[in-house]
Amino acid sequence: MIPNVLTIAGTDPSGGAGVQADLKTFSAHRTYGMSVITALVAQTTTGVSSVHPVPAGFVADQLRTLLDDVRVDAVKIGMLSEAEIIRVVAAELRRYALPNVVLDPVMVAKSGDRLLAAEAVTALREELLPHVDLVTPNLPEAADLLGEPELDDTENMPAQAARLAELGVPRVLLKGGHLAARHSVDVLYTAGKAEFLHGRRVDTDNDHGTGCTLSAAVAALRTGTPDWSVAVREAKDYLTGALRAADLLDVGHGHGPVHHFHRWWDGTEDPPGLSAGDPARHKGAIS
Ligand SMILES: Nc1ncnc2c1ncn2[C@@H]1O[C@H](COP(=O)(O)OP(=O)(O)OP(=O)(O)O)[C@@H](O)[C@H]1O
Ligand SMILES: Cc1ncc(COP(=O)(O)O)c(N)n1
Repeated sequence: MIPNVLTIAGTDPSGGAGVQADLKTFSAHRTYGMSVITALVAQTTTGVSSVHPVPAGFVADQLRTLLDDVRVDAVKIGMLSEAEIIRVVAAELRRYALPNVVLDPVMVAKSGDRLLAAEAVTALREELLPHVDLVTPNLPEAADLLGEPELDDTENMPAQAARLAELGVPRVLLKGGHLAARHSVDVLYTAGKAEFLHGRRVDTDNDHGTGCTLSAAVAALRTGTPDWSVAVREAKDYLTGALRAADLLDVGHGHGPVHHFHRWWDGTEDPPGLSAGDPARHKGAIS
């Protein structure tokens, strides 16, 4: 049976982050993707111009309408925008006892624009975090959740991940993408044990939505394995591949998207009439 995976997140018209990135990622992993939208965001590769949060009652409506009908095998939660939306999502998660819930605690976009009201961080920490299976903060988000200074080295990441777990979440993937290092190092912390995940750093400006893509991939992959660590490692490999192929895309003038379908479009499963080496597949194919 094909797994059904749900994202609860905000939008990105440029398709690199948020709901759009999540749905591409679910499809790239052969799962059936579904979405509940929490905020409409006017943004592109160069930044966010405005945010239009969906009324919390309507987020609840979307969730109940969907969940009364469809079986959900895994959930990825991204941008929640406001405390009231956080409360509604936490309540529905519990009401429907949703399995395999991954929370990317989106707070600030790479462009520096806020995607979560500052006063909503407490609601995220106290009302949602204890009800998810895995949380995937970057270093600034981890610091905000704990109310401590942001780390600037990898050495202290395991201890910080352990402090996050003490907030009531069983697994923490602390992402080190914001460190200026040759390797991109993350830490997965589960049940008192921390493992470092090392990925080669990819030199590209197309890094919009890396966190969205990683958390969506973990949710999708988790439907195929009982082992969270396997799902996380495979998701990171997928993301590194998507970053490595990202420069094939020509989207916008700022931080462009990663290549969610790198394994398909560069592999053997080409659509009829297009060969793997045909540059028309990637740029100017229509003109
Ligand atoms: N240039 C890069 N090369 C390889 N891996 C990267 C690079 N940048 C980020 N990563 C990886 O991408 C994942 C997301 O990390 P990051 O710390 O950027 O999260 P994030 O800030 O939540 O992402 P975003 O907010 O852009 O969605 C992590 O696994 C990180 O190690
Ligand atoms: C709807 C939405 N969710 C998440 C992000 C974070 O991604 P990034 O930090 O790469 O801007 C975003 N920009 N938009």
